[in-house]
Amino acid sequence: MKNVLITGGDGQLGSCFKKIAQNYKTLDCSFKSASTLDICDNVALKKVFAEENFDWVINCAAYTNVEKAEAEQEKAFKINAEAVKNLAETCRISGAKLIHFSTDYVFDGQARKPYSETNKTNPINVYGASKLKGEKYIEETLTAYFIFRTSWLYSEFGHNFYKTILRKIDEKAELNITSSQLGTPTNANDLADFVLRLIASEETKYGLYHYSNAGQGTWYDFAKAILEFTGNSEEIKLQKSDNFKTLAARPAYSVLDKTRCKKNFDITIQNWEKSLENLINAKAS
Ligand SMILES: NC(=O)C1=CN([C@@H]2O[C@H](COP(=O)(O)OP(=O)(O)OC[C@H]3O[C@@H](n4cnc5c(N)ncnc54)[C@H](OP(=O)(O)O)[C@@H]3O)[C@@H](O)[C@H]2O)C=CC1
Ligand SMILES: Cc1cn([C@H]2C[C@H](O)[C@@H](COP(=O)(O)OP(=O)(O)O[C@H]3O[C@@H](C)C(=O)[C@@H](O)[C@H]3O)O2)c(=O)[nH]c1=O
Repeated sequence: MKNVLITGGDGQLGSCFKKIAQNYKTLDCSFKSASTLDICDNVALKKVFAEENFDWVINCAAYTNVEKAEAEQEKAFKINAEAVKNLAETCRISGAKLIHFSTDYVFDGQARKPYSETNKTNPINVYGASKLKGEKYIEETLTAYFIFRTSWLYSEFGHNFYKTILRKIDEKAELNITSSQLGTPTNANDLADFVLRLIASEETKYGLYHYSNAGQGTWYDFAKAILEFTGNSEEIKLQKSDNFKTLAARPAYSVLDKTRCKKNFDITIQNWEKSLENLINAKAS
């Protein structure tokens, strides 16, 4: 049995881990929410590690509001960088291996081919900058870690673009969706399953990796696919909007190159549209 601590357990990705961990009988997962373990509270962190020996820590705790981060820079860096540094340090002292998630928003979006792990980072918003700093702290502190940069996570849990569109469909609202960002929607359930499989197989090819679903699309394409797979294309009006106003700048291009992940872990990655269709069909059945 391996002991696994999962922080941010009530968030979107944490909830996917909670659902999928039931399929992994060799993993004993202990879920902590923001209220049961604040990762900024070093005393609380030390207490949890003193009570139990963890083989792995999966950090799903994060500040993820891209818009609000522009005004709450200090808070974003506290959670996404300084707390991550302390968490990494606590892992180092206790001998636990750390799994952490970062984002496609560490890039500036000027590329025109998928970003690999060795491409230059240059975040253009506060959230991306805070996540990049968190990555750096882990790399400086630990050798036994995995950082997975992922993109455009969605699922049946928490707040995400997919659920926003479902809500707007319910309200029969007109959709005006930007087509000025190209990236890859990623089913958070696929990511959680991939990570638990790695842990269960005692994977040791540590380091920084890119993981998203396969293929690419714009947010407009994502919304269009949601309408199609839920059977709402006729009823709901969808328009491309190239000047959707946001507070935070977002990379115009942020497709991730998954070659390193596929080679090192011998996995096939599902196409984003297929994975979306599966999620919608599973919900309907
Ligand atoms: N969502 C996305 O599209 C993407 C996410 N990522 C990364 O994936 C990871 C998971 O994201 P996701 O699940 O979608 O995000 P969520 O915002 O859904 O979940 C984050 C969780 O962390 C909790 N949290 C916030 N502050 C603290 C704290 N100080 N201590 C403990 N818990 C805290 C939040 O609680 P509360 O809600 O109460 O604040 C929330 O439950 C993050 O690292 C994120 O940066 C990467 C790329 C894309
Ligand atoms: C709701 C809505 C959004 N948009 C635009 C705004 C934005 O450019 C894009 C996506 O909007 P959202 O605010 O849902 O997504 P955003 O907060 O940009 O999502 C990001 O979250 C962080 C946590 C990540 O790490 C990223 O990978 C990415 O998933 O769609 C529209 O054009 N129309 C709409 O009705």
